[in-house]
Amino acid sequence: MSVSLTREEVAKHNTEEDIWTIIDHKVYDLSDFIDAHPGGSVVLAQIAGTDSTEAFYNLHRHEVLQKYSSLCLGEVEGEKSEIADPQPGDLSEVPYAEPLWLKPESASPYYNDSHRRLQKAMRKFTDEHVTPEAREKEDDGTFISQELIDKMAETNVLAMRLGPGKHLHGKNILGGVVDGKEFDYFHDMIVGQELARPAARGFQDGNMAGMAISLTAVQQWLWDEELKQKVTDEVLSGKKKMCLAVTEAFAGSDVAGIRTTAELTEDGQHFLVSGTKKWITNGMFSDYFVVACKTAKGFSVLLVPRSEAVETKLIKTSYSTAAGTTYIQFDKAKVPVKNLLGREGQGFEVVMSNFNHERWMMCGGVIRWMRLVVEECLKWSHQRIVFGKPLISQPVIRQKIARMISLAESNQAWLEQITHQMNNMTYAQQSKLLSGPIALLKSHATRCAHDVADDATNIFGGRGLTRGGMGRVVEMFHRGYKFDAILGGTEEILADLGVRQAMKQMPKARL
Ligand code: HEM
Repeated sequence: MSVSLTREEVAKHNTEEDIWTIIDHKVYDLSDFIDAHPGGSVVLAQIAGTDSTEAFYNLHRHEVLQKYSSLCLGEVEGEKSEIADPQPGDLSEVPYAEPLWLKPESASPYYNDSHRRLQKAMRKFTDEHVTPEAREKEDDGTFISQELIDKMAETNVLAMRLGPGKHLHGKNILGGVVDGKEFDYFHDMIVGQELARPAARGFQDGNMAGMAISLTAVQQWLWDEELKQKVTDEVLSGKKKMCLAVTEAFAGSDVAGIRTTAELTEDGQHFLVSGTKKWITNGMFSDYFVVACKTAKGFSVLLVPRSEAVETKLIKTSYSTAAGTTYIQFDKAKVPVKNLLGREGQGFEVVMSNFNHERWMMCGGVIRWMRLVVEECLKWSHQRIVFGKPLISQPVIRQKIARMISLAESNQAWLEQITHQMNNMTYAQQSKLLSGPIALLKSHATRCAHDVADDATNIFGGRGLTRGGMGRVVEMFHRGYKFDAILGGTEEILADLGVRQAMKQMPKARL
């Protein structure tokens, strides 16, 4: 931006037909924009020729200026812009907006340089490629584009979603920022937390969450190596999509109550799967379904390919249909016996051990959201003027923000502690020892999210109830955190699971 203009020159453009204004020491010509302005023409005519910085930031997010940068004529002579202008990949400078380990002055026992490199690359990738599509799809409710899936496949962002493992060995991850063999659960956490930042909760699940929670089960439990490799290659290359189909209209968290059946054919070569599934994330566009069902030997899990015997219908929930939440009917879907995950009758173990990574991932997401909301509240309460003063000058607002910060920080600390345990345990040890702590963390994190959403909405007032604009993130969080509280096991079920796991380990201790 080379043009330099004086405040006197700006002041001359002060009629309805000729509107210039100054925002953050930059000059904008709004003359041709006036009819397109969502806030109407009158308000713009009122500020023609003046500095409207305060009025602007009282009503708009900074990103509005980034989007309409073409309206900017130049800078005010001798003045410099003061408002932070974040670029793709940047860390936020707002206190508590980033986890402590990302602050240059803070030390952490958990993270090394490869974590830092991955965070940087993931932030840039997300800002540039995921966020724009996430916002668009969240609003129009359509599903993720093949173009974005391909980009995530090429860079191995898709593969990272499964967590550490052989599927990452030898892979070029985001241009080589981390060696697949070094990839651990902190890398995994970073990927998940960065992908939550676009603040589009429906799209966040629409962005291959189904794959992230089902291909993990295939990795661990599908015995047929050839089939496992084929499915893994198809899905991680983005050619095929998959989802986890456990819950039913008949049974939610009560997994044992499911009614979908799988009957062996007379020749013993196939199962015929019949029944329904409900609230299945990504089901609409999935080619494979990891299905919990009942066989003659009990609760079992099968990998069911899409066929004419599989019917999928979109369910509208309170977040965007971009998540592809689905009602599924299987009508004698024919599945080879080699598609069994684990042994027949071992389904409970398959589902329960697979839940650990899913729940832990959800904790990472919702905790990152809390932090985003803290950032929104800190920014808003500094820029919003009420009773002639910034909102932050009200002690009651500072009390709310103090609590929100504490909840975000304490949850992140617990998450990191559990993640460290995961790094030092086998899959089997995690299943045995961490299902309780992970369940308790998820239950606790979403209870805290409830408090954060509640306080943030009160801070934002009407804007906290309005989609888009200033309250965009807070409104979405208030509407969206419940998905974390329900999906993958409700708060109550998980709290109970956590205590029951502890009961199993109780010694014969007496007071
Ligand atoms: C570069 C200059 C401006 C641009 C590009 C712009 C753009 C927008 C946009 C996109 C919205 C929709 C809400 C949102 O997405 O945030 C909006 C709303 C609005 N704008 Fe502007 N605007 C500008 C300047 C101003 C100024 C200087 C004023 C008044 C002093 C103003 C008053 C309003 C009002 C009252 C609304 C409705 C806010 C609400 O519903 O809460 N705008 N503007």
